Amino acid sequence: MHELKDSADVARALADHVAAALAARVARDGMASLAVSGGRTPTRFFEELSTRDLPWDKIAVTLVDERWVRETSERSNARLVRQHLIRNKAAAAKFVPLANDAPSPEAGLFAVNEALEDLPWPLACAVLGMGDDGHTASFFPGGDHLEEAIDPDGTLGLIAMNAPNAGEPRITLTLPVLLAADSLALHIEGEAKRPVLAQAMEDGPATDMPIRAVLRAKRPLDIFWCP
Ligand SMILES: O=C(O)[C@H](O)[C@@H](O)[C@H](O)[C@H](O)COP(=O)(O)O
Repeated sequence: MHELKDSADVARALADHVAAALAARVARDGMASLAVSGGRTPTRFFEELSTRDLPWDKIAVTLVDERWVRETSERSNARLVRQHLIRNKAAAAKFVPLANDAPSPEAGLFAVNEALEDLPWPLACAVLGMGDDGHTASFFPGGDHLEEAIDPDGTLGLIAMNAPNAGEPRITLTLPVLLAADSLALHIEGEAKRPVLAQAMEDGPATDMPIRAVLRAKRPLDIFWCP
């Protein structure tokens, strides 16, 4: 658990952490991939990371999950990443979005899977967020494919998700793909999320608070938090 003073400090510490994971993997394999979350929290971290000195031309960036909307929508995570991360030095990175023009994530899944095939797997780093309901990625309570998505032994890498509180249909990397990353981080900000995390650390079904599937996995997780 990395407890920082404020959002700017979290952005710097998390950018250091992610940059180290990417640099180590490029040094080993000549290329690396990063999956980031959308939502409100990551903007500052994206901007900080975009200025880091990394071999960005050898780095592919994708999303942990996406809302099935056009990139012109304010709700598009791809739009957020292009605006705040794929710029400055990171403009040289290859960005692979998780959505396309298909009418639904179910219809678009095959093409997204194909686009993801070229990435260097496993991920060098995945950065997760967490919602007030205990969701992470698009692992939403009540999601129609939640159990498959959070099965650590599942064989799918990418899955469509429809859930009552998700806003719109979603597409998401699955738990085994996230857990296979060299480095896994959880980025949460604000007092309101502290009790949510505490509750998630208690006993109870992972389907009620899907972040539990990540917290209970037998692998290191770096949590970055500020009030
Ligand atoms: O597309 C999304 O909604 C995200 O990837 C999602 O999993 C997010 O990380 C959490 O909902 C936290 O969102 P906030 O940062 O907005 O609180």
